[in-house]
Amino acid sequence: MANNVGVIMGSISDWPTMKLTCDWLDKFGISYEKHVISAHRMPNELYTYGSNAVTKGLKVIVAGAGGAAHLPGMLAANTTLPVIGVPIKTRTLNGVDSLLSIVQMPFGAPVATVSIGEAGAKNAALLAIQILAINDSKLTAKLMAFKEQQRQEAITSEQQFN
Ligand SMILES: Nc1c(C(=O)O)ncn1[C@@H]1O[C@H](COP(=O)(O)O)[C@@H](O)[C@H]1O
Repeated sequence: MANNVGVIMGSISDWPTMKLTCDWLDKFGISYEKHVISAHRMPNELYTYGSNAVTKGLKVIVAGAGGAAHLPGMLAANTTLPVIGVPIKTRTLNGVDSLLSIVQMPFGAPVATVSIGEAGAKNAALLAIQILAINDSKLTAKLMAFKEQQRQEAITSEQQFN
């Protein structure tokens, strides 16, 4: 069986953030593969991965990169799959560099960009799951249960607050 999601990062140093994407895919029982493939350092491998992504059966790609983060955009350039970009938080510019590199795609190669860092990495997983759930009623039910749990936790915190 093919994996549903490809989780790609520009460097192994991105793993502490991208692990959160994988953790949330695990919580929803989504199959995924994870790879370090840098557009800058491994351009041939990146082209091959993007070009083969559809035929190998992937449905969504989540790509995290920091700084001059061209990886999500270059994947989007080489596949018709939806690509979700995760801007990794950087020490020099707090990830604003990553965010702007990923979000400002020219027309024709969109990247669905989430917020910088850990919350973005987790939301990337949820967004990938929501895309997969379009044709999967069991997954939709799991997402609804997740939202209800979130609602209950928020209500409880409000009650404890007052
Ligand atoms: N932005 C990119 C790309 C790319 O876009 O192809 N390849 C690596 N990187 C980023 O460089 C940062 C530092 O990487 P190192 O820690 O390996 O020096 C990482 O956040 C990575 O995503």
